[in-house]
Formats: sequence, C-alpha cells, structure tokens
Amino acid sequence: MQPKINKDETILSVKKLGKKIGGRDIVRNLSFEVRAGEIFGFLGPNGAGKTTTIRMLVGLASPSEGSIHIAGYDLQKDFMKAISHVGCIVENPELYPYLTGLENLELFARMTGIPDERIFKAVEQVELTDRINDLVRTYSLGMKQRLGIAQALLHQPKLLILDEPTNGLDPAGIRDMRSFVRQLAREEGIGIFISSHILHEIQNLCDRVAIIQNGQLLQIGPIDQLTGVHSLVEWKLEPFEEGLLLLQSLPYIAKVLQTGNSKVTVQMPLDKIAETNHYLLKHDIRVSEISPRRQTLEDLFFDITGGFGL
Ligand SMILES: Nc1ncnc2c1ncn2[C@@H]1O[C@H](COP(=O)(O)OP(=O)(O)OP(=O)(O)O)[C@@H](O)[C@H]1O
Repeated sequence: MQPKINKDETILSVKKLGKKIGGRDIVRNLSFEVRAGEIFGFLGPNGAGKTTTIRMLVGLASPSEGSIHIAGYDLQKDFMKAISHVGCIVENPELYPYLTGLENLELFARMTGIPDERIFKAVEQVELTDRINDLVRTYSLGMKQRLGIAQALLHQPKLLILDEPTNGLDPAGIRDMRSFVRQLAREEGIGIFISSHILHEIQNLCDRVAIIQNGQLLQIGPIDQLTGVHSLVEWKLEPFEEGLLLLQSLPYIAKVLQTGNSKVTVQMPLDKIAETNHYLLKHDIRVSEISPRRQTLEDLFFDITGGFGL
C-alpha cells in the first residue's frame, strides 16, 4: 500500500540562512521550503554557494545566521532528530567494490542498526533488483549511484539531498535516475532537493527551482511560471551588425540574449514577427531564419546570472 502523501507538509524549511567564512558572506539571507513529494532544484553558477548550503543542510557546517528545520525539527537545537530524516548522497558514495550490492547494503545496515527487511524495499526503490547480487566492481557509474541512494534510503528519510546526481552519467543513466527520483517523490512522498548545473535535466525533473548567485537567492518558483513568461525569437541576419542595431532600436525588443554565427535571440512578442521582418527587409537586412521558441530554464538562468561560470 502506498503511503498517503500530505503535499502541504513542509519537509525542509530554510529561513534567512547565512554563512560567513573569514569575514566574507558566502551565503546570505537564503530562504526556501521543500514540501513532501516535491522535487526541488537548486541552481547556481560555480562559486554561488550551493555546496556551502548543502553542507549546512546536512550538518557538516554550521550557519552563521538563520535556521534550518527538517521535518519540523530545528537542525541546530535538535540535531539527531532533524538529521534522522535526511538521506544524502554528496559526491561519490562509499562502496566496497569486492562485495555485491546486497552485501554492501547489509554491511551498512548492520553498522547503523537498520533492520535487514528495509534493504529490499530500498533496492526496489532505486530499480536495482536485477543486479543486486553482482559485485559492485562490475557496476556502471549509474548503478553505483543508485546503490548509494539505496543506502541513503535505508533509514526511510523524508528528505533526500542529491548533489549533482547526474554528474558523469551517460544518457541512459540519466534517464534511469530521473525515473526513480520521480517515483520516490510521487509514490513515497519524499521531498527531494537536487543541486545541479545541468539545466535541461532540472527543467525535465523538478517541480520548483531556486537560482542563487553570490550566495543570494535570485529567483524561486515553479519552472513553468519562471520560464513561460517570455517568448524568444532567434534571427539570422546579414549584414549582422547593422541588423542587430536595427533590432535593438525597436521599442518592444526587451532583451538580446545570445549572439553568434550571425544569429541573435531576442525577447519579443510573437505577434510582432511579421512587422519586424518587414522593417528589417526595408532597411536591406537579409533575414534567412526566424525561429520562435519558448524560454527555457537555461535562457532564464543565463539571463539572470549573466551566464557566468557554467
Ligand atoms: N572553507 C572555505 N573557505 C573560504 N572560502 C570558501 C570556503 N568554502 C567555500 N568558499 C568560497 O565560497 C564560495 C561558494 O563556494 P561553494 O563551493 O559553496 O559554491 P558552489 O555553488 O558549490 O560552486 P561549485 O558549483 O563550483 O561547486 C566560493 O567563492 C568559495 O571559494
């Protein structure tokens, strides 16, 4: 029987979190929540403060300001209770290659006092049943990741923290990861916090995202709401510089997002395409391509972070 999921239950609540290291603000005034059954993406360019935030969420670093509550428990005041609801896989999990997947989990379960019967459930949850009796040294990176996640699920956490989970995985590995992460959220009601810089992965997987830069929150919200706001149109123009200047002079062209290979992508209303095309042609600009599309998470990310560091 599937557990009843209360989607209003807040699993992780971060309020006004701050971290100073050597007098420098690494994380500032960061607030967000992750609810039961929700997949929450945490994005930011290199050096934005993602790892520092995760280190605070799992108790490896203490906040200079603010609070973290996990399943209602204050991580600072009630550490053991709060952390007992967290499963995390940060970097590569510790696994023994000359033991089978099952033996690895049995060893870990015994060391941490978890009953054996939980193991099969966790193996099922990460879709590793077929290979669980094989030696870990024969596993692909994706299978090792899944075994690591099974290990993190053994104590039935309400919050799962995954730091760059698709790093190094091939497309099939990424697809498998996406499938069971969705199931963990939808069927088990686990709140899932994923940091990543692979933006299309986040776009396909997460319900909501937070984008941070310089330790501060820039945007937070459901992906559809954040990305559906603008329509983008890519133009291929010749001569390019003159065409670009003309486009920029139009009052309804909101933003120029990318240039290269005689192409420019601008934010503009779709019903102005014909008018714009006519205007360019009238000024002897050859328009060889016009491609309208919806704004992606990647566009939004580059737009608001300035596109640095990815
Ligand atoms: N122990 C430390 N001492 C000094 N500076 C630090 C320390 N830890 C992190 N920083 C600095 O804090 C900033 C944020 O680092 P952090 O590793 O949290 O970023 P990140 O978003 O995880 O980046 P990446 O995607 O590159 O891992 C960086 O400028 C980093 O140099």
